[in-house]
Amino acid sequence: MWARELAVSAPGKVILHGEHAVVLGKVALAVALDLRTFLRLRPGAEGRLSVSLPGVGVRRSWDTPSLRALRGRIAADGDESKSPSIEQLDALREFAGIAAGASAPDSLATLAFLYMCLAVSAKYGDVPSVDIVVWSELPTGAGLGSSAAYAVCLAAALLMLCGAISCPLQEGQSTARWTEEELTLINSWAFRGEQVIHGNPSGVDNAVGTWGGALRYQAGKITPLKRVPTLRILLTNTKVPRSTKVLVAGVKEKILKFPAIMNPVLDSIDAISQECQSVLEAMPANPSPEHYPVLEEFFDINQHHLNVLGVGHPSLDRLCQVTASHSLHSKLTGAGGGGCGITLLPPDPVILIPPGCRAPALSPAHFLGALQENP
Ligand SMILES: Nc1ncnc2c1ncn2[C@@H]1O[C@H](COP(=O)(O)OP(=O)(O)O)[C@@H](O)[C@H]1O
Ligand SMILES: C[C@@](O)(CCOP(=O)(O)O)CC(=O)O
Ligand SMILES: [Mg+2]
Repeated sequence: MWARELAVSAPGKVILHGEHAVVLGKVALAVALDLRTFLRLRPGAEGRLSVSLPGVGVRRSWDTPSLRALRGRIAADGDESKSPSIEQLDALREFAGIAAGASAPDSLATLAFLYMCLAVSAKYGDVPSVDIVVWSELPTGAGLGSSAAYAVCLAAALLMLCGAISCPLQEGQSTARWTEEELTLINSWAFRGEQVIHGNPSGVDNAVGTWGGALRYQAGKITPLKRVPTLRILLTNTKVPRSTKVLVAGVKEKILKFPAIMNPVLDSIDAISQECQSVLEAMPANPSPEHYPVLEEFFDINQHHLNVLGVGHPSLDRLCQVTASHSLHSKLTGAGGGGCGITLLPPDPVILIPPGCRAPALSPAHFLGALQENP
C-alpha cells in the first residue's frame, strides 16, 4: 500500500565530446542541463498499476495479478547487473500488444516501463497499486538524453515503491536527495532502462541524469570534473527526428566494416575528450577570449569525425555553416542524425536573437547558458 503523493525528477544532458566513441569504451565529457523530466506518483485504484506518458501518447493500466504472473517469466534476471534478454522483451511485447521490432517512442517507452517494473519487483518485491505520470521539459529524441532522464525517474520511483531505497523526503521538506549508495543503485537500474531504449548504451546519459553536474565518463567510471569554467553554449534543435538506437547500431556496423579506418577516428575522439578535460580544468573560472580558440578547434575536429562515423545530417551541416559565417564553432551533441547541435559562444558576444526564439536560463552545473528555438 502506497499512501503518499510525490514527484521525482532528473535532468537531461549535453555531451561536449565523446558521443558514440563512449559506447566503445572511449572518454566522454558531459554536463547536466536544467531541463528536466518529472515523474509523479500517487496512490492508485486497488490492484491496478497505471502509467501515463503524455509526451509519447501513452496511457495504460494493468491489473497487478497479471503483472505478477508475467513477472514469473522474467524473474530469473531480476538482477541489476544483467541486461534484458531478447526472450524477456518478446514476452513483454506480447503482453503489451507491441509488434516485434516496433521502435516508435510510445512502444519503447511502454516496453522500458514494463521491463523495469517487473525486473525491479522480481528482485525487491511487489510494486504497490499506484498511478504514475511522466512528463518532460526535454525534447524527445533530440540528443539531450530524454531517454536516460525517463529511465532515471522510473528507476528511482520503482526502487522506492518496492522498498529497495528510502523515501528521503521528510514531513515538511519540499526537496530531498538520495544517498550516494542509493544513487548508485538508481543509476544501475536506469542503465537497464536505457538498454531497452538504446540497445547498447554507454551509460553516460543515465550517469548525468542520476548525479547531475559535469563529469568525465569512461567504461562505467564516473569522475566529476575538478573545475568547470563558466562557458556559454548555444543549443539549437534542428527538429530533425532520429533514433539513438538506429544511429548507435549504424556506427557499430561501420566499425565492423572498416575497422582500420574507423578505430583511429575513435581514438582521436578519445584524445579530444581528454585534451578538452585538461584545458577546461586549467582554465580560470571566468575565461577570457584567448582561451577559446583551442576549444573551438576541438568542436570543429570532432564534428568532422562524427561525420566520418556517419552520424551527421544536412541540418547539422547547415548549423555549422551558419554559425561559421558569424565566426562561431558548432558540433552535434548526442547521437546526431538531426537532433541538437551546440555552438560555443565567446565571452560577451553580441547575439541577435531572431523573433520567435527565447533565451532560457540553462545553468545547472555552473556551466551552460543557451538559446533554444521556440517549441
Ligand atoms: N517523457 C518521456 N516519456 C516517455 N518516454 C520517453 C520520454 N522521454 C523519452 N522517452 C523515450 O526515449 C526515447 C528517445 O530516446 P533517444 O532516441 O535515446 O533520444 P534522446 O535520449 O536523445 O532524447 C523515446 O522514443 C521514448 O521511448
Ligand atoms: C550516442 C551516445 O553516445 C549518446 C546518445 O545520447 P542521446 O540518446 O542522443 O541523448 C550513445 C550512448 O552513449 O549511449
Ligand atoms: Mg537517449
